[in-house]
Amino acid sequence: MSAIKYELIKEDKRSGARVGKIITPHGEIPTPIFMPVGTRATVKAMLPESLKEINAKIILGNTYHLYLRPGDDIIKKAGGLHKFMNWDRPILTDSGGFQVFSLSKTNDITEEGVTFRSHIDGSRHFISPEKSMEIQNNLGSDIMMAFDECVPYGADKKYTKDSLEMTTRWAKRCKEAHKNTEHQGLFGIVQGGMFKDLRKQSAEQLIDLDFPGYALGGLSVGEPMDMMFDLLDYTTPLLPKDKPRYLMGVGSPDALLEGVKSGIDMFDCVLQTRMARNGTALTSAGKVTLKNAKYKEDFTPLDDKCDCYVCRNYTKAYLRHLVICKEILSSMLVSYHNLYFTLKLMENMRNAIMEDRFLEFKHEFEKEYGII
Ligand SMILES: Nc1nc2cc3nc(NCCc4ccc(C(=O)O)cc4)[nH]c3cc2c(=O)[nH]1
Ligand SMILES: [Zn+2]
Repeated sequence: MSAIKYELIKEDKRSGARVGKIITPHGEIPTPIFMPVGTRATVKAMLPESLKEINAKIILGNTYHLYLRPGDDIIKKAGGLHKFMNWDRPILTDSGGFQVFSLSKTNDITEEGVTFRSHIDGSRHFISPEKSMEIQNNLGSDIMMAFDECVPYGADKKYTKDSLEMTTRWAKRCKEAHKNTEHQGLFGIVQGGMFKDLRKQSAEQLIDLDFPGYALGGLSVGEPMDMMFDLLDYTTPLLPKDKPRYLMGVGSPDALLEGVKSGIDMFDCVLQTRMARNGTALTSAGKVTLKNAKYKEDFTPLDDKCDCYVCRNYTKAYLRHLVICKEILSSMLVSYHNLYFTLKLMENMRNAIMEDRFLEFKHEFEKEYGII
């Protein structure tokens, strides 16, 4: 019996968009949903209470980072990641594959697993599918991700095919090594690079292994946006309708709208909080770069269409002042708004789908945001 269940509630008649709900041991998640990223057991500059205030339903943690620091053994001793970080709602943990390739200095990939040097102190480590499962079991996340190879953008077809076939073999090993199946669900990750026939092969092989949910990996890795959207449109409908679909590492408002239109249910991205720390806000009228001198005496809210705590209590002039002075509060307030804005966009998309006006909502948002 799986720890994760998905209920399809409503499908849009004119696109792949859909509303559903994911039931997990730590609570229910309305979909489509955006997951704030809490890489090292914290969503940067956000209190758990603030995350609840903005209605965050599920957050991400990272196997690679938590294995290196503080160590999954310590988090297990603390009673698991929920207890350690004081977050009692669902947590999804990425499996470490992507981070090993994108963060560590050197890595050697074999059928057995990946040997790499820590980006922190250069120490040597080895992660296999089994090791990734052990770490995620120790963390106690509600949704675990299979250990995969995220193929770099531009990899040739032979490499991509060999890699996706290894990722399938690794997924099988993950499923066999996964303990605690009644409390933690395990999602497979579709690879196949920029090749539609390989995406189909990867999806079919993983569907045969029967996971409670599926992610699209190997995207948002530097490919042109329209290439990602084209691959999304092709691959998403290949996945089972009765299981959640998760697009990893995505994304910006325009990508979220396209992903939902293709039938994606779950998203995560560090963009919202990373931009906030650089003083850039997402608003209904597009991006606002607060350092710009034009905001020096602008005593209007960040976004006059936003009803969040930040937009109700502070002005662009004040936020610009905090950013210029590199005050810690600037990261807190702009992160709060950027995450609220993104979670509100997902809620507005869910409502639009329920009322059969998703495509109209998408068009209106894109016009106001300046995408079209
Ligand atoms: N296990 C696994 N995890 C993944 C995580 C990903 N994350 C991305 N993209 C993130 C792109 C990204 C990176 C940084 C910023 C920023 O700093 O703003 C924004 C987006 N693509 C990804 C692909 C995979 C994948 O195949 N397998
Ligand atoms: Zn706001």
